[in-house]
Amino acid sequence: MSAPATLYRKLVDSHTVAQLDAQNVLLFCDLHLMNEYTSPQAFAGLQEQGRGVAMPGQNVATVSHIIPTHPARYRVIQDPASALQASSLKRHCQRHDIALFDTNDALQGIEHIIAPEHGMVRPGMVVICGDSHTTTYGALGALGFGIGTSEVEHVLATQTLVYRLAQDMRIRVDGRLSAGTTAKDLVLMIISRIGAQGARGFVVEFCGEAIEALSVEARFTLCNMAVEAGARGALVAPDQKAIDYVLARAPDIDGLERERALAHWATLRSDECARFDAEHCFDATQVAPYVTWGTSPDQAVAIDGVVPGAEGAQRTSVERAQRYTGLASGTPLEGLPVQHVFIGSCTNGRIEDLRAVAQVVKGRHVAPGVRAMVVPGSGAVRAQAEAEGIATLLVRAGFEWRQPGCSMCLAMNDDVLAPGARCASTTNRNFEGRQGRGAITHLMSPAMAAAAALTGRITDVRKLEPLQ
Ligand SMILES: CC(C)[C@H](C(=O)O)[C@@H](O)C(=O)O
Ligand code: SF4
Repeated sequence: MSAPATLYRKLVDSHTVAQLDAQNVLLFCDLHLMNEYTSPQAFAGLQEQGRGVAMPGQNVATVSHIIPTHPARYRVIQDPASALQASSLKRHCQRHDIALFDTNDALQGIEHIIAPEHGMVRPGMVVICGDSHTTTYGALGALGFGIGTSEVEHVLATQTLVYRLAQDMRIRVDGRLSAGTTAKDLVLMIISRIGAQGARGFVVEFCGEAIEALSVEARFTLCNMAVEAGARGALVAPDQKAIDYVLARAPDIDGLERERALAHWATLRSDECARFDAEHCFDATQVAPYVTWGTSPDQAVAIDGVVPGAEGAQRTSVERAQRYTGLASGTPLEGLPVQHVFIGSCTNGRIEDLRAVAQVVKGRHVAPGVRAMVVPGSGAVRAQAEAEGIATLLVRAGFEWRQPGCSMCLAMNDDVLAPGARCASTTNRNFEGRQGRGAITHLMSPAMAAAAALTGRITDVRKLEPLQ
């Protein structure tokens, strides 16, 4: 019998083509996703060397980061440099026979939303992309991680990657999240406790009652943000929920193939006595809505908390963050005025997120002076929200209803905030200038962002006055 193994090691071992040395393996990648931002240079490198794409069918591309999100059906990329990125992605995909969700494709969207949505990501896979939030796919028991541009080139040419092994971390979350709290609050709390480098060098497996109780979409949010604690990957062992999610989107898995897949997926869990290099435990019943106050995702507190004091080892970074966000030690987060609200991104731009927003907004209106924008994660999410009446509800309430894309998550298109503007955002990074030079980002859940839009202040969604 082989030694007990973690799920992570099982995934690595089943994809190892060759052991290069004690630390590195040559890893086979089942699925390689690309965007217009990090792949054109890789294609150019390939072309220079006269190399082709080894397995075009295992590569998929989308235009996501620089795309305009104005409501107009037909989208034209005005910025010349961005237009060139999109057109060169298209040319390379055509040339190498790679599927592309192009600018005006009805199903275009953020890579981390569209790949699972179309059943491309399955338990047991290795999925890579020139984008750090590729950790998202761990929600389905697939090992996802971001790679650099030179690696993108290597993957295109060989469908393999030189991979440095990570260590194993387990994060167990007992109990259940209480009403008004979500996977976003949980992950913000975890990051605030273990730090932005707390999982550096590790692949994190999440387990426990709270994780089992999460929907698959909520697990995407959790695994998406694990990278903000420095994790090199995040995993949740695939259960019936994950399997049902995949089977509903992958009609090609049927008959004998289905039997085979189910048998394989049943093995995708850490063995009973598997050894983890580090472990953490949290209690979901203690999770409150969380909000960031600073310029790193770990600078977060519960909604009834205050901006912490600048002391000890963190002093310089706390002081710097306080200067940037204009918040002194002791300032309560609750009640802080915001001028902008952004709902979207690969963290919280899925249909369940928009349903949560609609539930809070129903019967209410965006506060005067607040600009609130909803950018669905994909064309499919947008269509679904329209079919469910969510779009109409939000527009009537005063929200802007946009076309899909990364948008104000990192402001690489023209959705950019003015200096000094304060934004309640459902995204994953609150770095300086992320949403516009001098703009201030407060990360939170979709329900909390909705509440901020309605009151014009950072608000505990659990305390919103009931409607008469
Ligand atoms: C542009 C891309 C390389 C980047 C990433 O790797 O994550 C972006 O998606 C982000 O969220 O900051
Ligand atoms: S939505 Fe934001 S975090 Fe996600 S891929 Fe786009 S820019 Fe990166």
